[in-house]
Amino acid sequence: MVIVANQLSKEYKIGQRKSGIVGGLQNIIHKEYKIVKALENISFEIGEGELVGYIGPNGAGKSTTIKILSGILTPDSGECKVLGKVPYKERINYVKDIGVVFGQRTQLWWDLPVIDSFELLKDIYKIPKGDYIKVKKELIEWLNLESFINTPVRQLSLGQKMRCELAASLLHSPQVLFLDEPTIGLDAISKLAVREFIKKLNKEKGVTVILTTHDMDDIETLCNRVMVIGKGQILLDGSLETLRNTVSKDRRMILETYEGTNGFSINGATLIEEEKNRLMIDFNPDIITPAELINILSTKYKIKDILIENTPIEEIIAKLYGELNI
Ligand SMILES: Nc1ncnc2c1ncn2[C@@H]1O[C@H](COP(=O)(O)OP(=O)(O)OP(=O)(O)O)[C@@H](O)[C@H]1O
Repeated sequence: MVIVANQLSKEYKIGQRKSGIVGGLQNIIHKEYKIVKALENISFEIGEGELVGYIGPNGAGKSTTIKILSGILTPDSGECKVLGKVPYKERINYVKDIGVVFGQRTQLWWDLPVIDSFELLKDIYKIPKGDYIKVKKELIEWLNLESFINTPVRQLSLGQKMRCELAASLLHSPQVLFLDEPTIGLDAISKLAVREFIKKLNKEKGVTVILTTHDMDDIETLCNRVMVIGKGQILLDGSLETLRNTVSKDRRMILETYEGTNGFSINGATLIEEEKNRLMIDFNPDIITPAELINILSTKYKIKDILIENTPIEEIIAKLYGELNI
């Protein structure tokens, strides 16, 4: 196993401030604290070459996990090993093995041209010259950085900056990559470019990736495995299919008709939305097959078009968070 987390726990102690003059004095004399349990005994294992999505609502503990795995934070209890090393105990040695990207922070020098940041990282990571030239060329190509490689980072768009962040985190050819919300705030085209790159990196270089995100399209396009965290605990760990089936086996049919409709009652099928000539229907294939449903509907309506799809992943996740009460 490349990553092993065993019973990791982490609490934060937050100072509570009272307002007003009396409160201000009380703050000095007797400060009160609130304890936030960010992680409670979480355990998981990730094998070589896996691309795992790590999802959960705001404040669930995702970033705290990534910070522990990347050696930035030390857990209060439990242990983890990445590539056989304990991240927070062997930090200097360890950073050479991993790449980290935090979507809302930068590892690039803001005022310098991108290429200068790369050169500095080459020295920091002590990358041999030959390796650096080869890897840099490949990353510039894969991420299409050529046209702005000499531009200062502060002048880049969010999408261009994220592509540079990804390159910067991989110049030393790490075998494990931690991505904390790499598509946050990006436009649709940049998101696609970032996703394509992550996919290629994982497939062609075998890099093991953990990806936290709130964008379910990231998960759907990239991850075979998803871990769901809520209130500091891992609540589900499996394929996207398992996750779908946990919530509901329903599939969705969009039906367009030539003339108006007025509802229906069919066992195993539920009308979700009805507009003039368009019906959105969820159905359980264990109760009624798509062919049976189409058969019944075609006796009721003059059908123009039919589309059958999975329930959108956003809806599945929203339902899942609701059911898990997180
Ligand atoms: N430095 C800190 N000091 C105090 N509390 C913190 C700190 N960092 C995180 N927390 C708290 O710990 C809990 C878990 O936070 P964490 O950032 O790990 O969640 P997350 O799943 O990454 O959330 P998000 O999706 O909003 O980024 C939250 O309640 C958060 O407020």
